[in-house]
Amino acid sequence: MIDEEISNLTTIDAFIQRKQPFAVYRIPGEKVPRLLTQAEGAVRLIYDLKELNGQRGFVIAPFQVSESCPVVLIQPDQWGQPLSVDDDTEEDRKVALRLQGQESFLTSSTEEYAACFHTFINALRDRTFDKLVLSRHLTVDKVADFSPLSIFRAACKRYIHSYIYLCYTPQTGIWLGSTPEIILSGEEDEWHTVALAGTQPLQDGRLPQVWDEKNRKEQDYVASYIRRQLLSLDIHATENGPYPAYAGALSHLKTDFRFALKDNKGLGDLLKVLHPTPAVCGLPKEEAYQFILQNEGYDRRYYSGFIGWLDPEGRTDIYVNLRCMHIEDKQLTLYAGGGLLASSELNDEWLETEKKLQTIKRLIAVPPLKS
Ligand SMILES: C=C(O[C@@H]1C=C(C(=O)O)C=C[C@H]1O)C(=O)O
Repeated sequence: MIDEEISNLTTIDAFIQRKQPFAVYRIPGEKVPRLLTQAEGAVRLIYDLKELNGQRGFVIAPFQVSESCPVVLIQPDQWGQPLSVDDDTEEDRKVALRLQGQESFLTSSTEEYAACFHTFINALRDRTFDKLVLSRHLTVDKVADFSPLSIFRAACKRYIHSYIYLCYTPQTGIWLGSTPEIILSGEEDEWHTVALAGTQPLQDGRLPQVWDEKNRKEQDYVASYIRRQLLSLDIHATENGPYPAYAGALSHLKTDFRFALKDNKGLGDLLKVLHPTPAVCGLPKEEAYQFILQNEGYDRRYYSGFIGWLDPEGRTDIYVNLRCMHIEDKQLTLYAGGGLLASSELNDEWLETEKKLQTIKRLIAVPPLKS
């Protein structure tokens, strides 16, 4: 078993060294991750989400499509052996030991965040917007023998309710994430999307049952938006929620939307009307989108885009790319954001992004052993 898993580790590293696109992902509720790779030809680059209509592959879409951040579609020609995530391998233990005590987070600028917060909150208080999502990024030193697959395996074990992925293409670089938010999943005539927003920590490991007005309003904006966008495509969904749902050590309010589609060849059109939802952008949508691009002060790249397997003739499982990191040669970049309303407070919102960043931080920085 150990030999097999170490050879999987070697395979993943070899894909990256050979610049061979791959994705490994674990759907919530499933035990075994799936591995896919494209050995032949280049990945497909897409500049308009509509071009996803009729396509099949592993899609990695940015928050904003541009020349430097296209939508990338891996069209696999090989499917890997299932990767077990049950047991700690010798390799995992070695990696954990090497990471002990590594807590050198480089940038975590409260000042930059505070300046953006004030710009955003002014635009909310003068009612230009009902909701705006403000996010930030954090750069962390990478240890020389950091193993993305070990982090992936640790995420699978820890976050059973989330979608876990690790992927690489030459255009996107390496990304890894653990996200609770479906943007589109389903097959045949059963499709599903969610309105997920509002955040609280779990209480003694349990879902909080009391949610304040700000959290409920924040989530309701997302639910109303999704309802509207689906109706614009003449999609009449049945709804369930809002109810508290698990997301690692956090909980969010969630409403499920389930629906049938007249034609599954139009999944690109559907993704185009949904993305970006007010869970990651704001309202009114177009104005909020432009405001974020102009005022957030950094490029989100693939954070708060979407990611996953798209197949109009089989099963589709696509998630919003949250609680994620971009893995580069020397550094890791982590991302997190939160929805602001006119009533938001700077300190609460900062702490919320800290808690969301912990989802990935706790996988990469093992606390030092007590001596
Ligand atoms: C924007 C993020 O998360 C989103 C924002 C939430 C909120 O504002 O409460 C909750 C869940 C997600 O829809 C993130 O994790 O970075």
